[in-house]
Amino acid sequence: MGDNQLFGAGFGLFTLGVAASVLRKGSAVALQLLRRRLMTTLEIPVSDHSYHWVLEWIAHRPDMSCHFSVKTAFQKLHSGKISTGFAFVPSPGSHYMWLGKLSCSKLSECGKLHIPYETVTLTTIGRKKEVFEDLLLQARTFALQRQKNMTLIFKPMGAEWRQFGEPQRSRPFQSVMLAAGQSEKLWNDVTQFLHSQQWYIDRGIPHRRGYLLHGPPGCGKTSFITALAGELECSICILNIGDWTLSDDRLLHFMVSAPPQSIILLEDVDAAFLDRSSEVQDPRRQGMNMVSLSGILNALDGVVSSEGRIVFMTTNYIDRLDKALLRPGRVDVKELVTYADAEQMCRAFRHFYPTENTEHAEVFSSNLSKFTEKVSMAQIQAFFMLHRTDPKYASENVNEIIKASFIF
Ligand SMILES: Nc1ncnc2c1ncn2[C@@H]1O[C@H](COP(=O)(O)OP(=O)(O)OP(=O)(O)O)[C@@H](O)[C@H]1O
Repeated sequence: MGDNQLFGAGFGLFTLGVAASVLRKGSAVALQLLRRRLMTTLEIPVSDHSYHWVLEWIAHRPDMSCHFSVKTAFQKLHSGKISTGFAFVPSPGSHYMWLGKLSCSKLSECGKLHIPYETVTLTTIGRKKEVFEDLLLQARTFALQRQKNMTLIFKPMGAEWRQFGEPQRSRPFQSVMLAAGQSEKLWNDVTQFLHSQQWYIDRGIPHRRGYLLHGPPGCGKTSFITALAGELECSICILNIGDWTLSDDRLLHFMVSAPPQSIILLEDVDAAFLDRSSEVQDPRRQGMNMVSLSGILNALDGVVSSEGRIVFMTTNYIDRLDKALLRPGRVDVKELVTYADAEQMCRAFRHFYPTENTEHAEVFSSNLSKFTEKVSMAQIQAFFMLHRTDPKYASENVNEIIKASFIF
């Protein structure tokens, strides 16, 4: 009798357990079915442009949830002071927040390459995709307004272009002083290219243009490209050809997948023409797939390249480059960006000391031009920074530029 009761109780508990488990699984399946039938989901991967727009837009909504990550941003004010700002973005992890009819979850996970891969998933009740379209448009408008006068820098990370650091205040075009007429010549060429898409199509020519800026270090190659990007409201996608992790395949992939409205900058392009025999001795470089000449030529010729592609290449050693790279179609415009001439020195002085008498600028330029040693604009800039409050001293003691040999 006692045994029967024990058995009955045990059986009852077992049945309850099974029933609870069936119920749990059933409700999970039912919930999933309901979700599929009644809800629409949009997944935005980190590789997509709208990813950052959406996060920024959500973070600025008053009705967002209270689970944030902080992004500290530094900004240089006109006075030279650094101001710090904190931006809040929805934190990684599986959490939810409500935006009217929408919920949003942000997940972060590491792939095989240990590079964080994030997605934002937006879910809405109903089956109307328009809700997402509307949200994406709002997020885009919001982000573009905030990015006005800012230049975005992208660098390769894993298999994608990722935004590098905070958007930078666009460098004023006039603040880069190349030889007389050089900036204007490059500007006219780039803008004419951008406005002549139909011309290229009509003639069956791929709508792309390559520029090579060559010359000694510190003379303004990178600064000019940065200022140009700001003026054109483009972002800059930087690829360092000397990067050990950049293989031919990766270079091609990055060239064809650069974000729209961006300038591709191939830095130190001569690195693809190094004598590899010495590198093989270096144990750190063994097994690394560095970019080869054919790799770089293929990437520039890429059949699938985005329309209106602008590639800027820089090098300090043009003589190391192969003729095959320099042919039109790969490099259409070559410009030597070299040491400062007298007119540039004068312009630089007036730019740094705008309220100063132009006489001092001329004294500075004529004193500096007397030296046989050539100086770069980077050296001049460093000298001005040292004597920012004493332009007269700067104009009369130019020999200190040579003596101190400011090297950038
Ligand atoms: N022509 C110029 N006009 C204004 N500033 C300049 C100029 N050239 C150089 N500078 C200043 O010097 C610094 C270095 O310049 P930049 O990086 O553009 O030189 P670069 O020619 O690209 O050098 P590298 O070949 O080493 O990459 C920057 O801070 C920039 O402001």
